[in-house]
Amino acid sequence: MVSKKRLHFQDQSLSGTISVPGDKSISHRAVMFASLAEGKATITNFLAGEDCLSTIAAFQKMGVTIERFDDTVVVESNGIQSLQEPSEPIDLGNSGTTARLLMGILAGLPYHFSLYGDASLSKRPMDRIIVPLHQMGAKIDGRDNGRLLPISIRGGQLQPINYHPPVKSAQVKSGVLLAGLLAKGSTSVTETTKTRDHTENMLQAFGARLQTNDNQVTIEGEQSLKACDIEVPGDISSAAFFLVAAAITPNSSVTIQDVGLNPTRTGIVEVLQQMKVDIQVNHQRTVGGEPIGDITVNASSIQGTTIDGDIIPRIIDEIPIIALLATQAKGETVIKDAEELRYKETDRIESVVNTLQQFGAHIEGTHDGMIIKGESQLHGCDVHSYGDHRIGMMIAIASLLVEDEVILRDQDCIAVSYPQFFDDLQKLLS
Ligand SMILES: O=C(O)C1=C[C@@H](OP(=O)(O)O)[C@@H](O)[C@H](O)C1
Ligand SMILES: C=C(OP(=O)(O)O)C(=O)O
Repeated sequence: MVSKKRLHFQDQSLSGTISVPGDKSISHRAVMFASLAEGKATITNFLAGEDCLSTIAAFQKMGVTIERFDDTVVVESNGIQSLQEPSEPIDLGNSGTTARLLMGILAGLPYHFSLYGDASLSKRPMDRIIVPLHQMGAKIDGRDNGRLLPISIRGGQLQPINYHPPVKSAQVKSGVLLAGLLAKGSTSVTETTKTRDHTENMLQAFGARLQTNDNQVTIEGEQSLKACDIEVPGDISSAAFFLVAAAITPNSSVTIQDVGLNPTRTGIVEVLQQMKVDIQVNHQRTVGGEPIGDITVNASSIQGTTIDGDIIPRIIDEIPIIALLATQAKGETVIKDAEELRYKETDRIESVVNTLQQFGAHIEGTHDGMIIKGESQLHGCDVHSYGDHRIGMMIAIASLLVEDEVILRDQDCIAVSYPQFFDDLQKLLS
């Protein structure tokens, strides 16, 4: 049965300081790279969300010893060559990141793998990673002419490529670089717009030789990785929900501590500044090779804006909550160049627009984004997350602005990236 939550906040404001769970992108990569490395790696502040648990389960099926104690994960491996052929299909759950990065690794291993995911992941395009892997010589096939899960891989020796991805995707870049790590020779990926660079940073921490030059990354093949410990920073994509909540809820002031501030991820801070939100970033420092800091947002008078171009990959997961922010801004907000939203857990142009319209917002979808006219008084409604964690959390934050009750159906999916979301929201309510 689909879960259901009644949300009724009645003029409550938000105040206080919290830490959000570990970064999802970094948690996935830490488990993957530690599984490919020789030795024992301890990962702290790991995100125990369902997506990252799918990554752990995949490597356990290949014989890697992985133990988890709350948000600490210990991975022990004898390196890439010690991975074994799994005796069962690998379940990727809801996780696009697990799917695209793992395919890059499996394509270079001399075994057979079959991969499947949930209903949402089974609709998401996998050709974006299969096309370059085919060019490297991988044998991969799947449903719908090899475009969709379930997919089967007959891995083997790969040849290097120089790849120019047609989509702006860190998952594609990372999948090709990981295949490149197993190939003979050097592989490069050249992007038109730089996407999140956690793969490049963390592979170097695991001892890999890799060169980066503007938007091009080159990796040497047939390298071995050495285990290292990873401390995962707080996830700025999770923090974004509370940053926006504080900006739109009268009399609020919220600080999120120890948030990852990698420049390929901080587009949300720039958008909040552009929309005249009262925001400060303090106590900036570096932990485990990634910049972190504390972000404070106070309730603000918000201005509409235009969001387009190179910033889009740096805010791609934050666009649902930015759309809600725009409903409370003076004037119009236009979001463009974001067609990639159509290929997420849901078509996030459609799901954001439909949901916010049910709250009474003035929002319309376009082929590559949305147009939002503020400032709207939102009202109660009975809405569905569509099984998309970011839509579920956007609905919960929108409910803070509603006098009457909101019914959120299928809120369980929030555990994909933020299992303790409602506990943290409760801590901030006064
Ligand atoms: O590499 C990653 O960890 C991710 C990249 C992004 O996806 P795309 O590469 O499809 O843009 C993002 O939406 C996803 O949540 C995580
Ligand atoms: C798109 C997302 O994740 P993934 O692609 O890993 O499913 C997300 O977390 O918003």
